[in-house]
Amino acid sequence: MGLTLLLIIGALSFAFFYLRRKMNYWKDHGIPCLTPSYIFGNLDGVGQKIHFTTNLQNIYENFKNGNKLCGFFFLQSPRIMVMDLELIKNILIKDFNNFIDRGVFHTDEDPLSNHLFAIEGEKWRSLRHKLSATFTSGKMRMMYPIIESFSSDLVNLIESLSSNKDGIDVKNVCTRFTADVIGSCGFGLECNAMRDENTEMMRMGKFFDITDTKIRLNFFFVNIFQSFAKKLNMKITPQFITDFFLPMIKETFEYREKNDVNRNDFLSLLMQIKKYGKLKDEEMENVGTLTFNELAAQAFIFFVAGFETSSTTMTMALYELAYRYDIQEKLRIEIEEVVSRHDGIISYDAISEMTYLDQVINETLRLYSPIGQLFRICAADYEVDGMNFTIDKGMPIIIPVHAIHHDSRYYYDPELFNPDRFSSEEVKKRPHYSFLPFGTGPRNCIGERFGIMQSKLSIATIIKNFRLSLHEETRYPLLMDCKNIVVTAFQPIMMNAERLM
Ligand code: HEM
Repeated sequence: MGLTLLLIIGALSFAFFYLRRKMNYWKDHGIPCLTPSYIFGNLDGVGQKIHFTTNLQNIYENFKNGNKLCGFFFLQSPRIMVMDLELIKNILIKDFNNFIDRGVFHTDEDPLSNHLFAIEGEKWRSLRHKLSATFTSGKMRMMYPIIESFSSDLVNLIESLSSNKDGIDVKNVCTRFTADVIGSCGFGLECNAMRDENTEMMRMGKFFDITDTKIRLNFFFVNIFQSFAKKLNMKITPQFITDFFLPMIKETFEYREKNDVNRNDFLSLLMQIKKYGKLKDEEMENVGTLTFNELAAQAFIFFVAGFETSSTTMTMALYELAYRYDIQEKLRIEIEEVVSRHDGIISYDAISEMTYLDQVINETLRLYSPIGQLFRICAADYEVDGMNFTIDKGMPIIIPVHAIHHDSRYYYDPELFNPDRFSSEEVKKRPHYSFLPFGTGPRNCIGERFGIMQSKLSIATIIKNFRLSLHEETRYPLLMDCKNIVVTAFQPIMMNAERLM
Protein backbone atom coordinates (compact mmCIF):
# COMPACT_ATOMS: atom_id res chain seq x y z
CA MET A 1 0.00 0.00 0.00
CA GLY A 2 2.78 2.35 1.10
CA LEU A 3 4.84 1.51 -2.01
CA THR A 4 1.84 2.04 -4.35
CA LEU A 5 1.18 5.43 -2.79
CA LEU A 6 4.84 6.32 -3.16
CA LEU A 7 4.80 5.29 -6.83
CA ILE A 8 1.68 7.35 -7.50
CA ILE A 9 3.16 10.41 -5.79
CA GLY A 10 6.41 9.85 -7.73
CA ALA A 11 4.56 9.57 -11.07
CA LEU A 12 2.45 12.67 -10.36
CA SER A 13 5.50 14.70 -9.33
CA PHE A 14 7.34 13.58 -12.46
CA ALA A 15 4.35 14.55 -14.65
CA PHE A 16 4.09 17.91 -12.88
CA PHE A 17 7.77 18.80 -13.28
CA TYR A 18 7.82 17.52 -16.87
CA LEU A 19 4.80 19.66 -17.76
CA ARG A 20 6.14 22.68 -15.90
CA ARG A 21 9.39 22.45 -17.84
CA LYS A 22 7.50 22.06 -21.10
CA MET A 23 5.15 24.94 -20.40
CA ASN A 24 8.12 27.19 -19.61
CA TYR A 25 9.40 26.82 -23.18
CA TRP A 26 8.52 30.37 -24.25
CA LYS A 27 9.54 31.92 -20.94
CA ASP A 28 12.94 30.22 -21.25
CA HIS A 29 13.31 31.60 -24.79
CA GLY A 30 12.31 35.15 -23.74
CA ILE A 31 9.34 35.14 -26.12
CA PRO A 32 6.04 36.71 -24.96
CA CYS A 33 3.27 34.21 -24.26
CA LEU A 34 0.04 34.30 -22.23
CA THR A 35 0.22 32.05 -19.17
CA PRO A 36 -0.91 28.61 -20.40
CA SER A 37 -2.91 26.04 -18.46
CA TYR A 38 -1.12 22.68 -18.07
CA ILE A 39 -3.94 20.79 -19.76
CA PHE A 40 -5.27 23.04 -22.53
CA GLY A 41 -2.25 25.31 -23.06
CA ASN A 42 -3.61 28.55 -24.53
CA LEU A 43 -6.74 26.85 -25.87
CA ASP A 44 -8.92 27.21 -22.77
CA GLY A 45 -12.59 27.37 -23.84
CA VAL A 46 -11.84 26.93 -27.56
CA GLY A 47 -14.70 25.14 -29.32
CA GLN A 48 -16.91 25.59 -26.24
CA LYS A 49 -17.04 29.29 -25.42
CA ILE A 50 -14.78 30.79 -28.03
CA HIS A 51 -13.80 30.11 -31.67
CA PHE A 52 -10.17 29.11 -32.34
CA THR A 53 -9.78 32.17 -34.58
CA THR A 54 -11.09 34.59 -31.92
CA ASN A 55 -8.78 32.99 -29.39
CA LEU A 56 -5.80 33.67 -31.67
CA GLN A 57 -7.07 37.23 -32.15
CA ASN A 58 -7.05 37.76 -28.36
CA ILE A 59 -3.44 36.54 -28.16
CA TYR A 60 -2.51 38.75 -31.14
CA GLU A 61 -4.12 41.84 -29.55
CA ASN A 62 -2.11 41.26 -26.37
CA PHE A 63 1.25 41.22 -28.11
CA LYS A 64 0.91 42.96 -31.49
CA ASN A 65 2.58 46.19 -30.39
CA GLY A 66 6.36 45.98 -30.44
CA ASN A 67 6.63 42.21 -31.08
CA LYS A 68 7.38 40.47 -34.35
CA LEU A 69 6.06 37.21 -33.00
CA CYS A 70 4.75 35.57 -29.87
CA GLY A 71 4.52 32.05 -28.53
CA PHE A 72 1.49 30.04 -27.54
CA PHE A 73 0.67 26.48 -26.57
CA PHE A 74 -1.58 24.25 -28.61
CA LEU A 75 -2.38 21.97 -25.66
CA GLN A 76 1.20 21.22 -24.50
CA SER A 77 2.84 21.82 -27.86
CA PRO A 78 4.63 25.17 -28.38
CA ARG A 79 3.75 27.14 -31.54
CA ILE A 80 4.66 30.52 -32.95
CA MET A 81 2.28 33.22 -34.06
CA VAL A 82 3.90 35.65 -36.49
CA MET A 83 2.52 39.21 -36.31
CA ASP A 84 5.07 41.33 -38.16
CA LEU A 85 4.13 41.81 -41.84
CA GLU A 86 7.76 41.83 -43.02
CA LEU A 87 8.43 38.54 -41.25
CA ILE A 88 5.21 37.15 -42.75
CA LYS A 89 6.52 38.08 -46.19
CA ASN A 90 9.84 36.35 -45.44
CA ILE A 91 8.12 33.16 -44.33
CA LEU A 92 5.55 32.99 -47.13
CA ILE A 93 7.71 34.27 -49.98
CA LYS A 94 11.38 35.16 -49.50
CA ASP A 95 12.38 32.15 -47.38
CA PHE A 96 9.53 29.96 -48.60
CA ASN A 97 11.89 27.00 -49.14
CA ASN A 98 12.23 26.74 -45.37
CA PHE A 99 8.45 26.89 -44.83
CA ILE A 100 6.93 24.75 -47.59
CA ASP A 101 4.74 22.42 -45.55
CA ARG A 102 1.58 22.97 -43.51
CA GLY A 103 1.82 19.88 -41.31
CA VAL A 104 -1.63 18.57 -42.29
CA PHE A 105 -2.25 14.85 -41.66
CA HIS A 106 -2.31 12.53 -44.68
CA THR A 107 -1.54 8.87 -45.21
CA ASP A 108 -1.35 6.38 -48.09
CA GLU A 109 -4.01 4.23 -46.40
CA ASP A 110 -6.44 7.13 -46.91
CA PRO A 111 -6.15 7.84 -50.67
CA LEU A 112 -8.27 11.01 -50.63
CA SER A 113 -5.99 12.57 -48.00
CA ASN A 114 -2.97 12.83 -50.33
CA HIS A 115 -4.12 16.07 -51.91
CA LEU A 116 -2.39 19.34 -52.74
CA PHE A 117 -3.34 21.03 -49.45
CA ALA A 118 -1.71 18.29 -47.34
CA ILE A 119 1.24 16.76 -49.19
CA GLU A 120 4.77 17.95 -48.60
CA GLY A 121 8.12 19.05 -50.00
CA GLU A 122 9.11 17.97 -53.49
CA LYS A 123 5.94 15.91 -53.93
CA TRP A 124 3.89 19.06 -53.34
CA ARG A 125 6.11 21.14 -55.63
CA SER A 126 5.75 18.70 -58.50
CA LEU A 127 1.97 18.35 -58.08
CA ARG A 128 1.43 22.09 -57.75
CA HIS A 129 3.39 22.58 -60.97
CA LYS A 130 1.13 20.09 -62.73
CA LEU A 131 -2.11 21.53 -61.39
CA SER A 132 -1.35 25.22 -61.87
CA ALA A 133 -2.27 24.94 -65.54
CA THR A 134 -5.85 24.06 -64.59
CA PHE A 135 -6.44 27.42 -62.85
CA THR A 136 -5.21 29.99 -65.37
CA SER A 137 -7.51 32.85 -66.37
CA GLY A 138 -7.94 31.17 -69.78
CA LYS A 139 -9.28 28.04 -68.04
CA MET A 140 -11.59 30.16 -65.89
CA ARG A 141 -13.04 31.82 -68.96
CA MET A 142 -13.54 28.36 -70.46
CA MET A 143 -15.42 27.13 -67.35
CA TYR A 144 -17.48 30.27 -66.93
CA PRO A 145 -20.41 29.09 -69.12
CA ILE A 146 -20.82 26.02 -66.87
CA ILE A 147 -21.20 28.27 -63.81
CA GLU A 148 -23.38 30.72 -65.67
CA SER A 149 -25.75 27.94 -66.67
CA PHE A 150 -26.81 27.76 -63.00
CA SER A 151 -27.85 31.44 -62.74
CA SER A 152 -31.44 30.79 -63.78
CA ASP A 153 -31.81 27.98 -61.20
CA LEU A 154 -30.47 30.40 -58.59
CA VAL A 155 -33.03 33.07 -59.48
CA ASN A 156 -35.85 30.48 -59.57
CA LEU A 157 -34.83 29.06 -56.20
CA ILE A 158 -34.82 32.47 -54.49
CA GLU A 159 -38.09 33.42 -56.15
CA SER A 160 -39.75 30.21 -55.00
CA LEU A 161 -38.56 30.77 -51.42
CA SER A 162 -39.37 34.48 -51.29
CA SER A 163 -42.98 33.98 -50.19
CA ASN A 164 -41.81 32.08 -47.09
CA LYS A 165 -42.89 34.21 -44.11
CA ASP A 166 -39.85 33.07 -42.06
CA GLY A 167 -37.58 34.40 -44.80
CA ILE A 168 -34.96 32.66 -46.93
CA ASP A 169 -32.09 30.74 -45.34
CA VAL A 170 -29.32 32.39 -47.32
CA LYS A 171 -26.56 29.93 -46.34
CA ASN A 172 -28.75 27.10 -47.57
CA VAL A 173 -29.24 28.83 -50.94
CA CYS A 174 -25.53 29.60 -51.36
CA THR A 175 -24.53 26.08 -50.39
CA ARG A 176 -26.94 24.57 -52.91
CA PHE A 177 -25.66 26.86 -55.65
CA THR A 178 -22.03 25.98 -54.79
CA ALA A 179 -22.80 22.25 -54.71
CA ASP A 180 -24.23 22.46 -58.25
CA VAL A 181 -21.33 24.56 -59.52
CA ILE A 182 -18.52 22.52 -57.94
CA GLY A 183 -20.23 19.22 -58.73
CA SER A 184 -20.44 20.25 -62.35
CA CYS A 185 -17.06 22.01 -62.76
CA GLY A 186 -15.24 19.46 -60.63
CA PHE A 187 -16.81 16.19 -61.62
CA GLY A 188 -19.21 16.83 -64.48
CA LEU A 189 -22.07 15.79 -62.22
CA GLU A 190 -25.60 17.06 -62.35
CA CYS A 191 -26.20 17.43 -58.62
CA ASN A 192 -29.49 19.32 -58.86
CA ALA A 193 -29.00 20.63 -55.33
CA MET A 194 -30.91 23.81 -56.16
CA ARG A 195 -33.88 21.75 -57.30
CA ASP A 196 -33.68 19.22 -54.46
CA GLU A 197 -31.74 20.04 -51.31
CA ASN A 198 -31.56 16.43 -50.16
CA THR A 199 -29.06 15.32 -52.81
CA GLU A 200 -26.01 13.27 -51.84
CA MET A 201 -23.67 16.14 -52.76
CA MET A 202 -25.28 18.39 -50.15
CA ARG A 203 -24.81 15.69 -47.53
CA MET A 204 -21.15 15.38 -48.52
CA GLY A 205 -20.75 19.13 -48.36
CA LYS A 206 -21.54 18.95 -44.66
CA PHE A 207 -18.15 17.21 -44.28
CA PHE A 208 -16.46 20.53 -43.81
CA ASP A 209 -19.15 21.75 -41.46
CA ILE A 210 -17.35 20.01 -38.64
CA THR A 211 -19.90 20.20 -35.85
CA ASP A 212 -20.28 16.43 -35.66
CA THR A 213 -18.33 15.65 -32.48
CA LYS A 214 -16.89 12.34 -33.69
CA ILE A 215 -15.58 13.83 -36.96
CA ARG A 216 -14.26 16.88 -35.12
CA LEU A 217 -12.40 14.88 -32.47
CA ASN A 218 -10.92 12.58 -35.09
CA PHE A 219 -9.84 15.62 -37.17
CA PHE A 220 -8.02 17.22 -34.24
CA PHE A 221 -6.57 13.96 -32.92
CA VAL A 222 -4.94 12.88 -36.18
CA ASN A 223 -3.55 16.36 -36.79
CA ILE A 224 -2.12 16.81 -33.28
CA PHE A 225 -0.75 13.27 -32.79
CA GLN A 226 0.24 12.52 -36.36
CA SER A 227 2.83 9.72 -35.88
CA PHE A 228 0.70 8.00 -33.27
CA ALA A 229 -2.38 8.25 -35.52
CA LYS A 230 -0.37 6.73 -38.40
CA LYS A 231 0.72 3.83 -36.17
CA LEU A 232 -2.93 3.24 -35.32
CA ASN A 233 -3.80 3.28 -39.06
CA MET A 234 -6.19 6.17 -38.48
CA LYS A 235 -7.63 8.18 -41.36
CA ILE A 236 -8.63 11.81 -41.61
CA THR A 237 -11.32 11.31 -44.27
CA PRO A 238 -14.54 9.87 -42.82
CA GLN A 239 -15.32 6.48 -44.37
CA PHE A 240 -18.71 7.61 -45.73
CA ILE A 241 -16.93 10.35 -47.71
CA THR A 242 -14.40 7.92 -49.21
CA ASP A 243 -17.21 5.48 -50.01
CA PHE A 244 -19.06 8.22 -51.87
CA PHE A 245 -16.25 10.04 -53.69
CA LEU A 246 -13.83 7.29 -54.78
CA PRO A 247 -16.38 5.16 -56.70
CA MET A 248 -18.05 8.32 -58.06
CA ILE A 249 -14.76 9.68 -59.45
CA LYS A 250 -13.77 6.23 -60.74
CA GLU A 251 -17.08 5.69 -62.49
CA THR A 252 -17.04 9.12 -64.14
CA PHE A 253 -13.37 8.69 -65.07
CA GLU A 254 -13.91 5.28 -66.66
CA TYR A 255 -17.04 6.41 -68.49
CA ARG A 256 -15.23 9.40 -69.95
CA GLU A 257 -12.21 7.36 -70.95
CA LYS A 258 -14.32 4.70 -72.62
CA ASN A 259 -16.56 7.15 -74.48
CA ASP A 260 -13.84 9.73 -75.16
CA VAL A 261 -15.87 12.44 -73.40
CA ASN A 262 -14.20 15.81 -73.08
CA ARG A 263 -15.81 18.56 -71.01
CA ASN A 264 -14.53 21.96 -69.92
CA ASP A 265 -14.17 20.98 -66.26
CA PHE A 266 -11.49 20.14 -63.69
CA LEU A 267 -11.89 16.39 -64.11
CA SER A 268 -11.13 16.59 -67.84
CA LEU A 269 -8.07 18.72 -67.16
CA LEU A 270 -6.88 16.30 -64.47
CA MET A 271 -7.47 13.38 -66.86
CA GLN A 272 -5.32 15.07 -69.49
CA ILE A 273 -2.49 15.55 -66.99
CA LYS A 274 -2.91 11.95 -65.85
CA LYS A 275 -2.58 10.68 -69.41
CA TYR A 276 -0.14 13.06 -71.12
CA GLY A 277 1.72 14.69 -68.20
CA LYS A 278 0.40 18.03 -69.54
CA LEU A 279 -2.72 19.65 -70.92
CA LYS A 280 -3.36 18.04 -74.29
CA ASP A 281 -3.46 20.98 -76.69
CA GLU A 282 -1.12 23.31 -74.87
CA GLU A 283 2.47 24.20 -75.47
CA MET A 284 3.87 23.26 -72.09
CA GLU A 285 6.56 20.92 -70.80
CA ASN A 286 5.61 17.40 -69.82
CA VAL A 287 5.37 17.64 -66.03
CA GLY A 288 4.86 13.93 -65.33
CA THR A 289 1.65 11.94 -65.20
CA LEU A 290 -0.69 11.30 -62.25
CA THR A 291 -1.85 7.99 -60.78
CA PHE A 292 -5.61 7.44 -60.45
CA ASN A 293 -5.48 7.92 -56.66
CA GLU A 294 -3.57 11.20 -57.10
CA LEU A 295 -6.19 12.37 -59.56
CA ALA A 296 -9.04 11.38 -57.22
CA ALA A 297 -7.46 13.19 -54.24
CA GLN A 298 -7.12 16.42 -56.28
CA ALA A 299 -10.70 16.27 -57.55
CA PHE A 300 -11.74 15.75 -53.94
CA ILE A 301 -9.75 18.72 -52.55
CA PHE A 302 -11.26 21.01 -55.19
CA PHE A 303 -14.59 20.06 -53.72
CA VAL A 304 -13.60 20.39 -50.03
CA ALA A 305 -11.52 23.55 -50.41
CA GLY A 306 -13.92 25.25 -52.76
CA PHE A 307 -17.27 24.32 -51.28
CA GLU A 308 -17.44 25.88 -47.83
CA THR A 309 -15.09 28.80 -48.58
CA SER A 310 -17.05 30.01 -51.61
CA SER A 311 -20.49 29.50 -50.08
CA THR A 312 -19.40 31.32 -46.89
CA THR A 313 -18.08 34.25 -48.93
CA MET A 314 -21.36 34.51 -50.86
CA THR A 315 -23.44 34.19 -47.68
CA MET A 316 -21.59 36.83 -45.71
CA ALA A 317 -21.52 39.28 -48.64
CA LEU A 318 -25.31 38.93 -49.06
CA TYR A 319 -25.82 39.32 -45.31
CA GLU A 320 -23.91 42.61 -45.27
CA LEU A 321 -25.62 43.83 -48.44
CA ALA A 322 -29.05 43.05 -46.98
CA TYR A 323 -28.15 45.07 -43.88
CA ARG A 324 -26.61 48.00 -45.76
CA TYR A 325 -29.17 49.22 -48.34
CA ASP A 326 -26.88 52.06 -49.48
CA ILE A 327 -24.08 49.65 -50.42
CA GLN A 328 -26.55 47.24 -52.01
CA GLU A 329 -28.01 50.07 -54.12
CA LYS A 330 -24.58 51.33 -55.17
CA LEU A 331 -23.64 47.81 -56.23
CA ARG A 332 -26.90 47.36 -58.16
CA ILE A 333 -26.24 50.58 -60.09
CA GLU A 334 -22.80 49.28 -61.10
CA ILE A 335 -24.19 45.89 -62.13
CA GLU A 336 -26.97 47.49 -64.24
CA GLU A 337 -24.54 49.87 -65.90
CA VAL A 338 -21.95 47.20 -66.78
CA VAL A 339 -24.54 44.65 -67.91
CA SER A 340 -26.22 47.21 -70.18
CA ARG A 341 -22.92 47.38 -72.09
CA HIS A 342 -22.86 43.55 -72.41
CA ASP A 343 -26.24 42.88 -74.06
CA GLY A 344 -27.94 42.53 -70.65
CA ILE A 345 -25.83 39.44 -69.83
CA ILE A 346 -23.64 38.89 -66.76
CA SER A 347 -20.84 37.54 -68.94
CA TYR A 348 -17.24 36.76 -67.97
CA ASP A 349 -16.12 40.12 -69.38
CA ALA A 350 -18.97 41.89 -67.56
CA ILE A 351 -18.02 40.57 -64.11
CA SER A 352 -14.38 41.41 -64.82
CA GLU A 353 -15.43 45.05 -65.23
CA MET A 354 -17.40 45.23 -61.95
CA THR A 355 -14.84 46.93 -59.72
CA TYR A 356 -17.22 47.84 -56.90
CA LEU A 357 -18.29 44.19 -56.76
CA ASP A 358 -14.59 43.32 -56.33
CA GLN A 359 -14.46 45.76 -53.42
CA VAL A 360 -17.57 44.23 -51.83
CA ILE A 361 -16.05 40.75 -52.08
CA ASN A 362 -12.68 41.85 -50.74
CA GLU A 363 -14.31 43.59 -47.80
CA THR A 364 -16.34 40.42 -47.12
CA LEU A 365 -13.15 38.34 -47.23
CA ARG A 366 -11.48 40.80 -44.86
CA LEU A 367 -14.27 40.79 -42.30
CA TYR A 368 -15.19 37.10 -42.58
CA SER A 369 -12.13 35.28 -43.94
CA PRO A 370 -13.35 31.70 -44.37
CA ILE A 371 -9.85 30.46 -43.50
CA GLY A 372 -8.80 32.59 -40.54
CA GLN A 373 -5.16 31.51 -40.31
CA LEU A 374 -2.33 30.10 -42.40
CA PHE A 375 -0.10 27.26 -41.25
CA ARG A 376 3.52 26.46 -42.03
CA ILE A 377 6.19 24.19 -40.55
CA CYS A 378 9.76 25.43 -40.11
CA ALA A 379 11.97 22.93 -42.02
CA ALA A 380 15.37 23.94 -40.59
CA ASP A 381 16.47 26.21 -37.70
CA TYR A 382 15.67 29.77 -38.79
CA GLU A 383 17.21 32.94 -37.45
CA VAL A 384 14.69 35.75 -37.31
CA ASP A 385 15.99 39.02 -38.80
CA GLY A 386 16.49 41.73 -36.19
CA MET A 387 15.81 39.39 -33.24
CA ASN A 388 18.15 37.37 -31.14
CA PHE A 389 15.98 34.31 -31.65
CA THR A 390 16.05 31.14 -33.75
CA ILE A 391 12.88 29.29 -34.69
CA ASP A 392 13.56 25.61 -34.05
CA LYS A 393 13.35 23.05 -36.85
CA GLY A 394 9.90 21.43 -36.87
CA MET A 395 8.19 24.36 -35.10
CA PRO A 396 4.60 24.93 -36.34
CA ILE A 397 3.95 28.55 -37.37
CA ILE A 398 0.60 30.28 -37.49
CA ILE A 399 -0.16 33.46 -39.42
CA PRO A 400 -3.28 34.99 -37.86
CA VAL A 401 -5.07 36.28 -40.97
CA HIS A 402 -8.34 37.08 -39.19
CA ALA A 403 -6.56 39.05 -36.46
CA ILE A 404 -4.55 41.04 -39.03
CA HIS A 405 -7.75 41.78 -40.97
CA HIS A 406 -9.30 43.16 -37.78
CA ASP A 407 -6.26 45.15 -36.66
CA SER A 408 -7.21 48.83 -36.26
CA ARG A 409 -3.65 49.84 -37.23
CA TYR A 410 -4.45 48.70 -40.78
CA TYR A 411 -8.23 49.04 -40.92
CA TYR A 412 -9.85 52.02 -39.20
CA ASP A 413 -13.04 50.96 -37.36
CA PRO A 414 -12.31 47.32 -38.30
CA GLU A 415 -15.73 45.83 -37.47
CA LEU A 416 -17.48 48.13 -39.97
CA PHE A 417 -18.32 46.71 -43.41
CA ASN A 418 -16.96 49.33 -45.76
CA PRO A 419 -16.06 48.28 -49.35
CA ASP A 420 -14.50 51.72 -49.96
CA ARG A 421 -11.45 50.42 -48.09
CA PHE A 422 -10.65 48.47 -51.23
CA SER A 423 -10.66 51.34 -53.72
CA SER A 424 -7.28 51.40 -55.45
CA GLU A 425 -6.27 54.62 -53.59
CA GLU A 426 -7.08 53.14 -50.17
CA VAL A 427 -5.33 49.86 -50.93
CA LYS A 428 -2.14 51.77 -51.81
CA LYS A 429 -2.15 53.41 -48.34
CA ARG A 430 -2.01 50.07 -46.51
CA PRO A 431 1.12 47.97 -46.00
CA HIS A 432 1.57 44.87 -48.16
CA TYR A 433 0.48 41.58 -46.60
CA SER A 434 -2.21 43.17 -44.44
CA PHE A 435 -4.81 41.38 -46.62
CA LEU A 436 -4.32 37.62 -46.95
CA PRO A 437 -7.65 35.82 -47.47
CA PHE A 438 -6.04 33.49 -50.03
CA GLY A 439 -2.60 33.37 -48.40
CA THR A 440 0.30 34.46 -50.58
CA GLY A 441 3.51 33.14 -52.13
CA PRO A 442 4.08 29.83 -53.92
CA ARG A 443 1.65 27.97 -51.65
CA ASN A 444 -1.25 30.40 -51.85
CA CYS A 445 -4.79 29.31 -52.76
CA ILE A 446 -4.68 27.69 -56.18
CA GLY A 447 -8.45 28.15 -56.62
CA GLU A 448 -8.55 31.90 -55.91
CA ARG A 449 -9.70 32.84 -59.42
CA PHE A 450 -12.38 30.19 -59.41
CA GLY A 451 -13.66 31.17 -55.93
CA ILE A 452 -13.85 34.83 -56.88
CA MET A 453 -15.44 34.17 -60.26
CA GLN A 454 -18.15 32.00 -58.75
CA SER A 455 -18.85 34.46 -55.91
CA LYS A 456 -18.98 37.43 -58.29
CA LEU A 457 -21.37 35.77 -60.71
CA SER A 458 -23.77 34.60 -57.98
CA ILE A 459 -23.81 37.92 -56.09
CA ALA A 460 -24.25 39.94 -59.30
CA THR A 461 -27.12 37.63 -60.36
CA ILE A 462 -28.91 37.96 -57.01
CA ILE A 463 -28.48 41.73 -56.61
CA LYS A 464 -29.56 42.34 -60.22
CA ASN A 465 -32.77 40.37 -59.70
CA PHE A 466 -33.72 40.92 -56.05
CA ARG A 467 -33.81 43.63 -53.41
CA LEU A 468 -32.59 42.04 -50.17
CA SER A 469 -33.32 42.88 -46.56
CA LEU A 470 -32.64 41.03 -43.31
CA HIS A 471 -35.53 39.13 -41.80
CA GLU A 472 -36.65 40.73 -38.54
CA GLU A 473 -35.30 37.78 -36.54
CA THR A 474 -31.82 37.92 -38.02
CA ARG A 475 -29.51 39.79 -35.71
CA TYR A 476 -26.71 42.16 -36.65
CA PRO A 477 -23.87 41.61 -35.91
CA LEU A 478 -24.02 37.84 -36.03
CA LEU A 479 -23.21 35.44 -33.26
CA MET A 480 -20.63 33.07 -34.72
CA ASP A 481 -20.55 29.32 -34.14
CA CYS A 482 -17.47 28.63 -32.02
CA LYS A 483 -17.58 24.86 -32.68
CA ASN A 484 -17.03 25.06 -36.42
CA ILE A 485 -13.53 25.33 -37.87
CA VAL A 486 -14.72 27.68 -40.61
CA VAL A 487 -16.59 30.98 -40.18
CA THR A 488 -20.25 30.07 -39.67
CA ALA A 489 -23.13 31.88 -38.01
CA PHE A 490 -24.58 30.25 -34.91
CA GLN A 491 -28.12 30.60 -36.23
CA PRO A 492 -29.47 30.53 -39.79
CA ILE A 493 -29.20 33.88 -41.60
CA MET A 494 -32.73 34.61 -42.75
CA MET A 495 -33.46 37.20 -45.44
CA ASN A 496 -36.31 38.67 -47.44
CA ALA A 497 -36.00 38.99 -51.21
CA GLU A 498 -38.20 41.22 -53.35
CA ARG A 499 -38.13 40.39 -57.09
CA LEU A 500 -37.04 43.31 -59.30
CA MET A 501 -38.47 43.47 -62.81
C1 HEM B 1 -13.46 32.39 -51.57
C2 HEM B 1 -12.98 31.20 -51.75
C3 HEM B 1 -11.67 30.67 -51.20
C4 HEM B 1 -10.89 31.11 -50.17
C5 HEM B 1 -11.13 32.31 -49.25
C6 HEM B 1 -9.73 30.22 -50.10
C7 HEM B 1 -8.68 30.36 -49.19
C8 HEM B 1 -7.57 29.55 -49.18
C9 HEM B 1 -6.46 29.72 -48.28
C10 HEM B 1 -6.34 30.80 -47.21
C11 HEM B 1 -5.55 28.74 -48.56
C12 HEM B 1 -4.20 28.53 -47.86
C13 HEM B 1 -3.17 29.43 -48.52
C14 HEM B 1 -1.83 29.46 -47.80
O1 HEM B 1 -1.57 28.60 -46.96
O2 HEM B 1 -1.02 30.39 -48.10
C15 HEM B 1 -6.08 27.94 -49.64
C16 HEM B 1 -5.42 26.87 -50.22
C17 HEM B 1 -5.98 26.09 -51.20
N1 HEM B 1 -7.19 26.30 -51.84
FE1 HEM B 1 -8.47 27.84 -51.53
N2 HEM B 1 -9.86 29.28 -51.06
C18 HEM B 1 -11.02 29.50 -51.77
C19 HEM B 1 -11.49 28.80 -52.85
C20 HEM B 1 -10.90 27.69 -53.39
C21 HEM B 1 -11.41 26.94 -54.52
C22 HEM B 1 -12.67 27.29 -55.29
C23 HEM B 1 -10.56 25.90 -54.73
C24 HEM B 1 -10.58 24.82 -55.77
C25 HEM B 1 -11.37 24.77 -56.78
C26 HEM B 1 -9.50 26.00 -53.73
C27 HEM B 1 -8.45 25.12 -53.61
C28 HEM B 1 -7.38 25.28 -52.74
C29 HEM B 1 -6.26 24.36 -52.69
C30 HEM B 1 -6.09 23.09 -53.53
C31 HEM B 1 -5.37 24.88 -51.74
C32 HEM B 1 -4.01 24.29 -51.37
C33 HEM B 1 -2.94 24.92 -52.28
C34 HEM B 1 -1.53 24.36 -52.05
O3 HEM B 1 -1.24 23.88 -50.96
O4 HEM B 1 -0.74 24.39 -53.00
N3 HEM B 1 -9.74 27.11 -52.94
N4 HEM B 1 -7.32 28.45 -50.00
